[in-house]
Amino acid sequence: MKRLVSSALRGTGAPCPLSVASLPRLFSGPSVGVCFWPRRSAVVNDPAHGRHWRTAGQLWKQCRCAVELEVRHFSDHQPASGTAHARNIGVLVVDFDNTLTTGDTTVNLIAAVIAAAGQRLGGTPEEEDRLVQERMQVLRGAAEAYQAALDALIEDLISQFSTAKGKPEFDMGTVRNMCVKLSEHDRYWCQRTIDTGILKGARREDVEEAAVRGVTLWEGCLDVLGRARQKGWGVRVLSQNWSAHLIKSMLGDDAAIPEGKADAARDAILITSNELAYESEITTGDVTRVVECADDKGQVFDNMLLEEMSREGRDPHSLSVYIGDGPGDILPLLAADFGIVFNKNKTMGDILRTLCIEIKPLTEAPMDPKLQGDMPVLYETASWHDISVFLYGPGMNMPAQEPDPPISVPRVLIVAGSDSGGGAGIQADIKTCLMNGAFGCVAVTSLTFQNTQGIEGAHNVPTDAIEAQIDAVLSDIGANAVKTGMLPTAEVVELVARKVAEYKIESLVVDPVLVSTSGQSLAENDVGGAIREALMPLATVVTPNVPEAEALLGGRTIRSVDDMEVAARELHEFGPKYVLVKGGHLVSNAQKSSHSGLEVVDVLYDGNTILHLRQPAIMTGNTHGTGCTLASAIASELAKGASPCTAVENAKEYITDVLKSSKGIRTGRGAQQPLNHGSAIVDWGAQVRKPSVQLRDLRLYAVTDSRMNRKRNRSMTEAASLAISGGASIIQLREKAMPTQEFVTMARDVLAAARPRGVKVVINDRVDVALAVDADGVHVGQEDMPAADARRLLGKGKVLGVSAKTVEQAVKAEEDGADYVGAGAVFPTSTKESSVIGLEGLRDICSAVSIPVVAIGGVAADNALSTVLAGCKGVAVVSSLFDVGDPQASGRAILALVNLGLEKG
Ligand SMILES: Cc1ncc(COP(=O)(O)OP(=O)(O)O)c(N)n1
Ligand SMILES: Cc1ncsc1CCOP(=O)(O)O
Repeated sequence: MKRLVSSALRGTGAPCPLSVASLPRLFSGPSVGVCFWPRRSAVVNDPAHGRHWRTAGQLWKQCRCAVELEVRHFSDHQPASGTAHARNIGVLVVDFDNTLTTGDTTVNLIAAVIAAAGQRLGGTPEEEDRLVQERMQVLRGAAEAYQAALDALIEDLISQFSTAKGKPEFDMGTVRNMCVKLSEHDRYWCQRTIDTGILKGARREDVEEAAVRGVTLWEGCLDVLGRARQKGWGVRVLSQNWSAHLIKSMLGDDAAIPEGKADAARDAILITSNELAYESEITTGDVTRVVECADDKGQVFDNMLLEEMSREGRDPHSLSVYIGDGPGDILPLLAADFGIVFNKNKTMGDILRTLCIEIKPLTEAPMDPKLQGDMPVLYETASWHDISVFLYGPGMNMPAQEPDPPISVPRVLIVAGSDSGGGAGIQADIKTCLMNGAFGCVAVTSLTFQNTQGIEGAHNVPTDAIEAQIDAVLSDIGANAVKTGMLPTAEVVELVARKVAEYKIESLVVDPVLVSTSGQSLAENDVGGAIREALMPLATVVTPNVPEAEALLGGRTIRSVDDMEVAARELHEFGPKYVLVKGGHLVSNAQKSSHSGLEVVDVLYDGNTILHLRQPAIMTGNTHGTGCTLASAIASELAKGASPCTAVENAKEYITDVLKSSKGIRTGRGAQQPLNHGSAIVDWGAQVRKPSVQLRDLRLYAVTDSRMNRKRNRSMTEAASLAISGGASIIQLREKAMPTQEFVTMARDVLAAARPRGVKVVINDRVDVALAVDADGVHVGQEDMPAADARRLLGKGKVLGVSAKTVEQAVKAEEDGADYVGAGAVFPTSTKESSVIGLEGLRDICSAVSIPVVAIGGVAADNALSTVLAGCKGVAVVSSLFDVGDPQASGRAILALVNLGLEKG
């Protein structure tokens, strides 16, 4: 990508012709006479009302009146409200990390690159492991050193500037000097990280995937940007992120990375950021630098303003708005007509105060920037809703006046046979689509008469009726992905291929159903050939099991993983993007008698790299429909926008969960017993476990400590919110000495803060408190309420966690109805007196139970990965979250490592 800006002058701190100082308020227009949006209190206390409000009812009426006045005021005088005074925004520029996203993507990005590099550069699984571990160690070291150096620099800058002689006042030179120092720091650390080589060895899609993992966009921000685009404003994202492609993946199709000049397009969100360098589609470890530091941001933003100034047809009264959150945004924040500081943190507050930059609530922003006076003012908010009101006026935000936006649904067209027994075929496909978040449409190819004992017969649907079904669906509803199953004749195969091409279907998953699980043929002899010739060239993923791969390759024998690899390579020659040869049949044929230690290996091949997807075999009789289920789960993921690799991984995770939780389900009398596709929501019996806690819930488990909160001057709700922002998805309130009433009140407060963010809250020891506040569950230790009693009191719908130090305790906990085990202390800890079970003890417990295990005791960023590699599904953390200065950063670092471990495991 071409570098947009030269930062030569900024780097020196020398006065620069395009600096913010020389570009003050480029877009300011004349005053229109209205100063401030009224504060509610100002209107309520207005003596002109001349009334003495005595009752709450009257006060309420007055508040309503104040709000109405405010709304009218907004509507009349908002810069962009469409009234006689309306103005346009020329450019709306937005920072990315922590401004559009709820967290920083850096750790995710690097962790994803490292994990991918492990697979691509590592060789054997051991080498891969070693490479990942080494690089994670480097990352940890670099992250800690970076943060420490930044904290020290900021502390130093603040004390230096605050002790400067004379009365403190705003001075642009001081701002520039500070930015020069911050820029030196950022440049140095950027280079240092690149020099470590940890950014080498990933593909573009690995990087893009980092975007979707763990980090989310703030609610409402895309809506604000979308509306700005509709108005024809220039919308730009200006970011120091290391991958513009990562940003683009998060913002979706409306975003574009400008290849040439930034003023090229006004109908897209243009992203100006850095990019990882690639060679033959693999990252080289270097970064193409565009916006590396605070000075670069200032320079690029100034250029954006100049480009806007020289744009033909622009409204000369249009305004510029910049939204950012950190010290790196100070120059553009000051250069814009309106600088909005989003979600201001303490450091940013300290810096702005030191620089004597006034900061006011966004609700107090005047409609005309000239009314801000001579001294710089920035506006702060922590809500994209407020920004929307600021830009578009409150009328635009009133839900009652907004039509419901259409909700786009990922759609999958399933072309397959019906299984009257409900376990496989179209019936399995539709259930799978639903459970994986997609909407399934169907074209039925055959009505099979089957049950758990086998197939009694089939009535094939005439080809023209299949065609009519496909046309009916694709001409109206459309499909993001098509999944094929039983295609009984070559004629039907060719029809489907024609339709896929005609409707330009983007993702096609071909499950080459030739024989049923019970061994009966489901297709005429020439169907294999037709699939090979007509359908495979169009396929995104083709998913043969071993007998199907043998049949597709003309009757060859596949006996080993090596044979599967050869088969995958040969099948790839027929044209699909990915071949997934499923190895389940090898395990069951070779080792039917053995019940432990077996591994199923599937082979995934994309034409370049062979991947082995390994997992322990699940010994179960309930396997009918697994092939259909896996393929339609892959199609659902592709329909949602996942890459093929991720789609396969997620689909395997789903089928694994389903296989585990379907053990023992019986419908008919035969051997072909079905799956419970909806095991996450439906529990069909004692022997079919429905985990009330999803695995995702346990990855970062925050256990609170009010002593630490007192030390850090945080309320329990504040501490819990910080932990949630750091990625905690479950919080345990652990209070050993708090009076019951206080505990109940505190628990209600935390629940009110956590529930809207999808975070579960469980109570340590106190079943009574949990019941009183309707918490999500309870955690009990070996000396607390016995687990079986706790389960009886709580009922089935609540989470029950039980502590265990030994395999026996863990197994008993599972029998007694625990949803998870908390095993520890795994490492020494000063938070609680506890014997240490070590990673060995943890590993033994993890292999002894089928419920998830979380590691507790001394867990921090430097050992979290090892606990997950020992088999646990998450880490429970006290001091690393609550006894640190920045719980968010600490939480995110730990979570990234847990995610990495879970991916590798
Ligand atoms: C997730 C988790 N695991 C273990 C414990 C320890 O609980 P317990 O044995 O009851 O000890 P105390 O917490 O009561 O000291 C836990 N709290 N959370
Ligand atoms: C509650 C508990 N149970 C076993 S160790 C422990 C304390 C864990 O605290 P930390 O995460 O600070 O080591």
